[in-house]
This record gives sequence, structure tokens and C-alpha cells, in this order.
Amino acid sequence: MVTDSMVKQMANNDDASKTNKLDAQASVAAQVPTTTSILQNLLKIGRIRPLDLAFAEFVMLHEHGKHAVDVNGIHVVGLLAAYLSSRLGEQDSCLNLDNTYQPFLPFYRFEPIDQLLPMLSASTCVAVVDERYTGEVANASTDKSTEKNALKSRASTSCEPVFAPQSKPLILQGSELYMQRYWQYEVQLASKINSMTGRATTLDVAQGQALLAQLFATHESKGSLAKNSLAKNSLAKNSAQDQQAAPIDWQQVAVCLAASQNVSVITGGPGTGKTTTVIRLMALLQGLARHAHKKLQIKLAAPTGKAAARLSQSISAAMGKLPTALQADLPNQCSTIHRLLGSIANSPYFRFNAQHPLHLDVLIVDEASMVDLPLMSKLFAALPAHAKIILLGDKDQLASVEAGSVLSDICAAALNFSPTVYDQPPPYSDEALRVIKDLCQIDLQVSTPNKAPISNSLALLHKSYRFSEKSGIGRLARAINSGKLAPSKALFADERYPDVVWQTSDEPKALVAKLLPDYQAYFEHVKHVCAQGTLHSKGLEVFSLLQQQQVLCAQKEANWGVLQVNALIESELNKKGAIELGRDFYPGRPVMLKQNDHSLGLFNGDIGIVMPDADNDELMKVWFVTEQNTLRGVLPSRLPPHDTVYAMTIHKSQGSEFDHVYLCLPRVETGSQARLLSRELLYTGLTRAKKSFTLYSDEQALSLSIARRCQRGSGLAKRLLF
Ligand SMILES: Nc1ncnc2c1ncn2[C@@H]1O[C@H](COP(=O)(O)OP(=O)(O)OP(=O)(O)O)[C@@H](O)[C@H]1O
Repeated sequence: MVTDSMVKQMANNDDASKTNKLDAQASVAAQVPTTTSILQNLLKIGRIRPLDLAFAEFVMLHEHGKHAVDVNGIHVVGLLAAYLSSRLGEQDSCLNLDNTYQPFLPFYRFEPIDQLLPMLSASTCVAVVDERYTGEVANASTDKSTEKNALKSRASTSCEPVFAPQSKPLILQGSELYMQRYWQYEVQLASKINSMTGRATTLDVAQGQALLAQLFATHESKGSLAKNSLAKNSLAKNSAQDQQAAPIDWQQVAVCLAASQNVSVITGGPGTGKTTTVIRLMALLQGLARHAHKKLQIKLAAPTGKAAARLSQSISAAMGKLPTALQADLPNQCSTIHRLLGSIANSPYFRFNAQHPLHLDVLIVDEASMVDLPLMSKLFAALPAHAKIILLGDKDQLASVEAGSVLSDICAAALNFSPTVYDQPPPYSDEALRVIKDLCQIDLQVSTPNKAPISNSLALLHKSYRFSEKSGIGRLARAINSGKLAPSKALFADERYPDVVWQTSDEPKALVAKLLPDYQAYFEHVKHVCAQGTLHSKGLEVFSLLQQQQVLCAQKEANWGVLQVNALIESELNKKGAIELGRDFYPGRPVMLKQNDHSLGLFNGDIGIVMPDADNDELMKVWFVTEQNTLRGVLPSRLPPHDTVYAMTIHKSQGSEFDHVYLCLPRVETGSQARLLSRELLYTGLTRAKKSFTLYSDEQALSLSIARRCQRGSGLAKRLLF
């Protein structure tokens, strides 16, 4: 709708230049907005991208009815298409028309959904499917066959796979507007998850108990089974005191639950033991299979090469802590999801898919919060009917770089959209509670069990074994996650937590001045190692010196962005004579790769350091740490695209950890900077720190970050509650 005030304002502007009445009217007519002028204005101010404009034009070209335009002749469906496409660029999988959304003001104001509905239903470009998930298919199909319509109607409510009605470019389901492809991804993923969570698995309880006793009798949780048995006996005696004496071992709960479910999510913050738990889970599953004279094919996957390499390393390191007999037939090599599915060059499809499923029985996916909706949908589609999948990740971290927020949607559905309560179980069903009790004698109490099977898919790990109770980082992470500004500020101010510091200086120069002595020491070390020719024996020390500190920025450009901070650090180092800025590949320059190169075994996100070849100090190479903890040099000419990395974005830091993290939030000068900030962004940056965390931001950026949750448009969680 073009608002009265908008037209009035234009008319007033014209009145100001009155010459005669006729001229003024002609001028007003000339300026009455058209769909094209609105879209062009939106493009001009950067509210939409050229791609969004092209999509809107495509939709308008294919709109044959007259119903898609409003009383002023504005093509509402075209504008909605532009908006939906722009939201996809912001990683939403769909657009919720129930929300108060007025993204195109001051150029256009959308009517509420009830008034838009007749227009959308009549549009030749929009299929309206299943009003609010329970109703009939409205104009879903012109199929004559009642049977087909009935099937579609049932499918839209039960999330069985369906073919999109008439292959229209836009789908409206309930109040959510989708691009056809993303609607398909969501429906197919939900359908597969629902079919897997609805399938029962039976475990050999006696054998399971015996294996769990062995698995949890080792390592730090020695005796926890015994303690839990004590808790059971105590419960029988109704002794509250004894119950308190036996804290619940949530890792054991996670193992029992994931062993008995076909889809599970094990989520927790850094150092809460996700890897430790999943190794025990694999050993339990393989042990049970062995007892039944079978052998499971267990595979490990991660969204990036870096995450895959890290999981391979931590699994190999932790495997030795298992009883030797239970280490047999466990995998320790993790591949990327793309490699697992079999990428096809220049194609969005994979070799393994619903028609050609993967050859595996159990799939474990690490860093699952980074997996976007299209990839997760394809991964689930490629699972064989009998398979089990376990997703590991931190639900409070930033979601995937591309559209969707699958991990947090599954968690939201499992929690029935309630917030998590520290040390309390999710609303498990009675059946799941019984399995946990049978297998590991832990008697959990749940006040309101969730009826949807998805509730049994979630295992929450709360206790961090990396941060002690005295750690400010651990406490600050909890305060940020609970969205509380005052306790977060209090932690920064509290002298008992010197590991968290807040600097409100508004110029990056202060940060650079603070870091400079450490970088100078780093470059001295580089020079020393190069001069002594001790690259192969001492090179790893150079890496550990570099990784002691890391600057993280919320954005790449603009104030407090990666480019600004990197340039400032380089310029100050140049002034101090530590580096020569004229050379691209100067000794000590740290670089981060922006692309995988499988032939070189290098991955997007890998960090290398420029240093001369050990045998030829004229020949610069970029050195990387190998899985065997040795160094390997690559000629700059062979290097995949890369950036200097004194500072990196928080997004790029996902999956890495550093001793000291310096996190920079921008001064909020534009709407897009405000939208960039979120609790998840701050939490992700904070939890990269192992020893200390220093925040550089003004009060506004901090409070905006803590207040704002990054909630992506998605209908997945609702679909999982059917
Ligand atoms: N139950 C436990 N008791 C004592 N220490 C534990 C326990 N579980 C894990 N740890 C230790 O805590 C550290 C972190 O564990 P782990 O790597 O499994 O956590 P994580 O959640 O996978 O960590 P991240 O994903 O942040 O790297 C390891 O040193 C591990 O040995």
C-alpha cells in the first residue's frame, strides 16, 4: 500500500513549486510510485540486491492474474518476492508474514497477512499450502484426482515428502512464505527426521549396562555408575541428602539417549565433553553390535575441512582413554560432509542421495551448528533407512553461514520452544526416561513430558571441564546466553574475574598499542628461527606464539573491521621495523585460507605462516601444521585464495580456540551494523578464548549484542512437532 502521507508528501513537494494547477497535477502523476520505481529506490539504498530485483522481475513476468496488484497498481507479489529473496541473503529460509515487518518503508507499506491472503491465493506464482499447518490445501493444485489432493493435504500436515504444487516459485504455508526450493528442503528434512524419530530401536539392556559400566568406570567419571546406583537406592529411601550427593552424569544420560534414538543432538558449550561422550557412544554401539555378531559402519563428518581435521585429532587423542577391548572398529578419521556425500563438479547434487544412500549404519556430524538447511536436507536424504545420526554442536553458537538454523531449530522443537534450564533435563517422554533408568540407573524427573518424539533427541551437556567455576569466561558465557546485560557488566567489573576485561576505547589504536609488544616478540622469534635454520625443530613454537592471541571482529569492513585492524597492525609493525610492508610474503606474515584445496590437503580456514625454506632462505613458503604435528611448506604461487590474519571475523573463528581473545564490536552507525550484532555472535567470540577475553566495544554495541537474539526465519521447528 502506498500510504496517504507518502502521496501527500509528494504532492506537497509539488505544491511548493506550483506554477499552475495543471503542471502540478501532471508532476504528481509522474511521481506516483510504481512497482519499478519502488524496487529501484530500494536497490539504490541497498535494501535489496540486484539478485532480489531480478527475482521480483521474474515473478512479475510470470504473474498472469490481475489479483497480485493492490488498489494503487503496485505489484504486491513482486515486492514480496524481492523481500523474500533479500531475506534469503540474510540466511532466513522463509518469511513470516505474521511478524511486524515493514522492510520497504518509506516507499511501501505491506498490509497484514489476512488482507494479503486473497491476493496471494489468486496469484499464479504462489501456491498456498495448508493454512496454519492444519487446514486444507487451498489452491495447491489443479489436479483432477481427488486421491492426489487428499495425499497432498495429508502430506502437508504430516510432513511426508510432497512435490510442490504446480512447481510455483513461491509457497505460502501457514503464515510463512518460501521460495519453492527452500520449502522443499525444509519439508524433506522434517519428513526424514520425523520418520526416523518415530522408528523404535531396541537395545540389549543387560549388555548395555555391562558396557556402560566399563566405559564410565574409566577416565575422570570413575565410579559414576556406582554413584548413580546409590542415587537410585537413595531415591527408594527418599533421602534428599543422598540424592544431592550424586550429581547426575549428563554425559551418561547423553550416551543412553543417543544409543536408543535414531536422531540425536548432543549439545553443550566448549569443553563440556561432546567428543568424550561421542567416543563412548560409538564404543557402546559397536560393543552391542559385536555382542550380536555384527559390525557397524560408523562414519564421522564435519562441515569444513578444518573441523574435520580437528575432530580426527581429538578422537585419536581421546581413544586411548577407552578400555582397549572397546577401541576396536571405531573410526578416527573424519571427512567433510561434501566429501562423504560425493560432490559432483559444478553441480548442487551429490553422488549419494535418496536413490543411492550412503553405506553406513551410524553417522556422527561435528560442528553441526555450521551446517545449513540445503546441505542438512541432502545429508539426511542420503541416510539409509536403518541409519542413526548424531549431531554434535553448540546450539548457542552462530548458525550456518548460509540459510537455515537446523541445529537450533531441532533443539527448539525438542524443548517445545521453552528455554533450557541449567542442569534440568529436556521434556523427555516417559519411555525415554525409562530407557535412561534401565541402562544407567539414572532416575530423571520431568514435570511436563513432551509428546513429540523429537523431545527424546536432545542431550544437553552443561558442565564445562575446560572452565572452572572460578572462570570469568564460563560465567560470562552463561550471563550472555541468558540475555542479561547487568550481570555481564558486573562480571567485567568484578576483580575476582581478571580473565574478562571490557575496554570502551573507541579507536582500534588502543588495541593495537596493547598487542604490539606481543607481535614484536613473535617477529623476533620468527627472525631467530629463520636465522638459525631451525624451522623444522622450532617452527611449531612460532605457531604457538602466534596463536596465543587472536583479534576477532564482528565485520570485515567499516569501523573495527578485519581490514581496518589488520592494516593498522601491519602499519605499526612496519614503523617498528618488524616487517617490510613492500613485500606480499614477508617472513612471519600469518595467512588464512579462504578455499579448500583437496590436492594440497589444505582447507578453508587453515592458518599458515610465511617463512623461508629451511635450505634456501631466499625462497619464501607458507608453512602449515600437518596432522602429524610437523610443518609443511607450500609455494605462494600454489596457495589457494587467502587473507592476512592478525584479525579475523568471528564467523571464521568458529571451531578454533586461542589463549587470549580480543573481540571488537563496531560502533553502530548503520542499521546493518545493528543487525549484525547478536548474543550468538558475542558468545561465539567469547567461547573461542581459553585463558582471557578482552572486549573492545562501546556500551551501545554490548547492550545491543546481548539483547538481540539471532533468530532466523524458519518453519522447521514447527514441522518437527507434528
Ligand atoms: N567427565 C569428564 N570428567 C573430566 N574431564 C572430562 C570429562 N569429559 C571431558 N573431559 C575433559 O574435558 C576436556 C574437553 O572435553 P571434550 O574435548 O570432549 O569437550 P568438547 O565439548 O568436545 O570440547 P570442544 O568442542 O569445545 O572442543 C578434555 O580434556 C576431556 O578429557
